[in-house]
Amino acid sequence: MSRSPSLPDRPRLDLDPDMNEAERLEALRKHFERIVQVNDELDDRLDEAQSRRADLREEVDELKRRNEALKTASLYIATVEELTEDGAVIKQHGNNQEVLTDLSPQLEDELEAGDRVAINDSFSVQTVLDDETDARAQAMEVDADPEVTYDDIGGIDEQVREVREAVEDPLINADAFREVGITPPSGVLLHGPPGTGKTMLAKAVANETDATFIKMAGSELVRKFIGEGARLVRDLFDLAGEREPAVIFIDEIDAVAAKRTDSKTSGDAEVQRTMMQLLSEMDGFDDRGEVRIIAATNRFDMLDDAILRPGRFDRLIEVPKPGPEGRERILEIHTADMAVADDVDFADLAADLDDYSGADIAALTTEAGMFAIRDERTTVRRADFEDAREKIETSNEGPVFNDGEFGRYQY
Ligand SMILES: Nc1ncnc2c1ncn2[C@@H]1O[C@H](COP(=O)(O)OP(=O)(O)OP(=O)(O)O)[C@@H](O)[C@H]1O
Repeated sequence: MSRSPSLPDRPRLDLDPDMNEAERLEALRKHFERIVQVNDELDDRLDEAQSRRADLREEVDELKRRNEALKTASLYIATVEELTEDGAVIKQHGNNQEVLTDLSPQLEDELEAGDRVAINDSFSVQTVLDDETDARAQAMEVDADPEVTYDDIGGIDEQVREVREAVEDPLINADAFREVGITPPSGVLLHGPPGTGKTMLAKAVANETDATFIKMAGSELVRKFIGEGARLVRDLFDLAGEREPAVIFIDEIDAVAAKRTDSKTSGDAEVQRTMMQLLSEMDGFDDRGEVRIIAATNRFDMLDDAILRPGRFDRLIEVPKPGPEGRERILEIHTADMAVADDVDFADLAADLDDYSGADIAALTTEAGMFAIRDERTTVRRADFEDAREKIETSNEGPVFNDGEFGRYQY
């Protein structure tokens, strides 16, 4: 960047005591002219600096945008095969494509053959990944002791009963099932709109059976771990085996088990491989001991039939939005620790919450509490719930999820 020329000097006024009036006046006039001139010059410089500053600010914004785009763009995973004079030979996971890529001097020092790296669309190495166990930890949420209980779940008693029968009984009474000679359902698929308590149900079963809860999100598998999906599915089942009794919860299973499409893009092939791995793990499941699998989806209509065959997810449980009584129960659950004024009638309130899911009701109670706090009260009144309702219903998120970003659900 070129340095700006130095600023003009401050004009000096030289008045000689021997000067007569006219000369003094002339000197003052000249001095005044010079000051105006310097002032104009400074004005110009200021304009110049301001315009330069605006340019720089634009440049910074642009760089920030590019940085964000880089950070959020999907990266592919590859292994460094060999380091040569001309760069690194890397092999992309998933399609085993080998490429030679240039390295920055810093990466050159850092990389070793065998390292796992994240590469972008142009095969340029972006980061060196930690070793595999970390990828495993990132992809899965493992909770040895989840806290949710059946009592925390409202409005879906029938679904709780079905899940207990299909998942809890076989875990607790594994011997009885063996003796009678029946095979419990392999996998349970919970389907229904978002925020109805599917994840809670899976956590509650794990809690109630003292099982480790291991969650993997289907969408993350295909979005964040491109090239790793199949291996992570294998890891998921291995980990569950090590930690049994365990409940595996695969959220958003539609992301890896959607109906086959005709397109042959590598992304689809990768998703297919992940699903095949899942199917094969489920097929070999009989020997796995005390591990049960629960999957969840909001997009039941999109699922590939292969996943629903006997021996796979063969117990389907629909988890709908709660009816008025269910909503009343969920309101009670979520206000259990709140000081609620006598003018709040939950049955009345619930009757007005048509189409609210459990998650919407949880949000409503929090919002009502916030209104009380804003008003410097510790007791939540009916008016707070009404204000909360109005706020939620006028915000974009609204309680109506059925027209979400993927179009209409079938529920
Ligand atoms: N039936 C319910 N009873 C009580 N609280 C509920 C219920 N359903 C949802 N909630 C509240 O909403 C939150 C989110 O619910 P959860 O994650 O179980 O929904 P989900 O059906 O798994 O949603 P998604 O399909 O979006 O993953 C819960 O932590 C809880 O606070």
